[in-house]
Amino acid sequence: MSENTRGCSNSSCTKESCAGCEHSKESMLEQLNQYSSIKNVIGIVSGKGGVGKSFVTAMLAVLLNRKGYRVGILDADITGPSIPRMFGINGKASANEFGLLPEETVNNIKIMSVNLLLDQEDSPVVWRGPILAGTVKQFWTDVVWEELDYLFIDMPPGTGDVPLTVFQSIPLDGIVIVSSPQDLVSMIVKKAYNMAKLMNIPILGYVENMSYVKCPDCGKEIPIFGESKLGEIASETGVDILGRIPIDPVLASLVDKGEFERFSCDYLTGAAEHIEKMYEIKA
Ligand SMILES: Nc1ncnc2c1ncn2[C@@H]1O[C@H](COP(=O)(O)OP(=O)(O)OP(=O)(O)O)[C@@H](O)[C@H]1O
Repeated sequence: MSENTRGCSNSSCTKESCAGCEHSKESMLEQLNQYSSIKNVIGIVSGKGGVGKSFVTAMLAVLLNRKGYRVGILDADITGPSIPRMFGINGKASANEFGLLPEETVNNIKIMSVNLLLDQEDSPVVWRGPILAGTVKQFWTDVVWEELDYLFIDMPPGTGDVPLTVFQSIPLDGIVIVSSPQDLVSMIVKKAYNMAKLMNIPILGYVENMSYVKCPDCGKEIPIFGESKLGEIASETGVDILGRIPIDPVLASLVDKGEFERFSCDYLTGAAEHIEKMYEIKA
């Protein structure tokens, strides 16, 4: 296959596939909007949908915002966007001559999501893969984020075409992999791990969501999805576990009310500190 047909712009590249190729990583990166400057870009990834990726994205964004950093969330989960709802945002994004303007939460976290562009938030996004990926790219190239210390990207679930394009188009400083304790998910965690390795993207750590439920009467922790396998995967892959989150009805209700910023738990305090240290190293 010639370089041109597979879209690699590096003339010295002879590789058959763009996956994991350093040449392609450089050549396929999109330019950030010229009125934006972002110090750290962190992707929140899961091998499959429904494990709480958006939940973890929102929690980390709020924790870093509380530490005084300028934070944004790019909702790249185009077909299942839930970020605006969690923060009670249901207005429409506006635009000016410099690009699309993100909406802001009560505490000034900037948010861009396809739901801010749809006429109705319950309209389905029935788009083909390249359009989905193109929309995510536009959230990077056309949104006026201005100055951010952290941009968290709620990645599309899975390891298919859309997440692959996002990995190749946006210069991620690191990813956090979210999982839940089921066996099936553990196998899928490794898919996410292997994809990040293939793409040479640093893995900051794992977060396990829905780890247990706390009995409201006796406080006992009940592992309703079974015992976690994440410890084994963590030592096998040499990646840290950054935190574990139980199923918490208080958090679920804050999500439903669009008041997620008001949570007061400390399940991911250690994870936020880890990410903050990364920032100190880069600053
Ligand atoms: N630890 C938790 N406690 C209570 N509710 C939770 C928890 N984690 C997730 N939820 C709820 O479960 C639902 C699914 O979570 P979320 O949208 O974050 O999953 P997701 O992995 O982003 O899904 P998808 O990839 O399909 O978009 C949401 O309503 C969320 O509020």
